[in-house]
Amino acid sequence: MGSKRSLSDTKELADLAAKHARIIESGWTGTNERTFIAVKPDGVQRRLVGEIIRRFERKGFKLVGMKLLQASEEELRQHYGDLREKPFYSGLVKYMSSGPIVAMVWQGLDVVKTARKMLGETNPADSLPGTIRGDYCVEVGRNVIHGSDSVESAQREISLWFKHHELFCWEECNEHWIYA
Ligand SMILES: Nc1ncnc2c1ncn2[C@@H]1O[C@@H]2COP(=O)(O)O[C@H]2[C@H]1O
Repeated sequence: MGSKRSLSDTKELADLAAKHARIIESGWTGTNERTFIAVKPDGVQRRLVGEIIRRFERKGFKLVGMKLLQASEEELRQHYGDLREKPFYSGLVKYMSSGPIVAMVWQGLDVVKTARKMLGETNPADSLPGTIRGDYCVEVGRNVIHGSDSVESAQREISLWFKHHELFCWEECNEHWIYA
């Protein structure tokens, strides 16, 4: 009874599958570009999760994945592999594994570059007011949020922190008010 599908349901499912296949083939470019954002342990402790999500939602980006997790040192060594020679590396791994983080994937046109602007500079002292780091933190070693620095890093980081089935393709009802 409940399992019966009408012809239009079947067509809708086929259209959706074709759309997702096109998006995946396109390599997440254009309005489907994706970036990895993490609210760091200090951001979670300081109750900044809601404010950060609010900023990305209000901007017009789409949340396609999110989870609260406590990262292991091993996962963080993979994530920050290119910084392993830096003097702050072991402190960074300890800080990042010291409490829960909120890992997210946001989608939208030029989201990698725009998210970096919304975050501000790595060092909060160089971040303008109005940016997340400019408004909510003071020291580089406690800079509350991470965002991928390039499309390639975003792809690597998303696949490190998220499994396929944890990411969603969903249709926004107000998309035509965000994109012309
Ligand atoms: N000079 C520094 N001292 C301590 N931590 C740093 C320094 N420079 C960069 N970091 C950290 O290294 C991180 C690398 O990318 P993030 O955007 O996560 O934010 C950065 C900071 O948390």
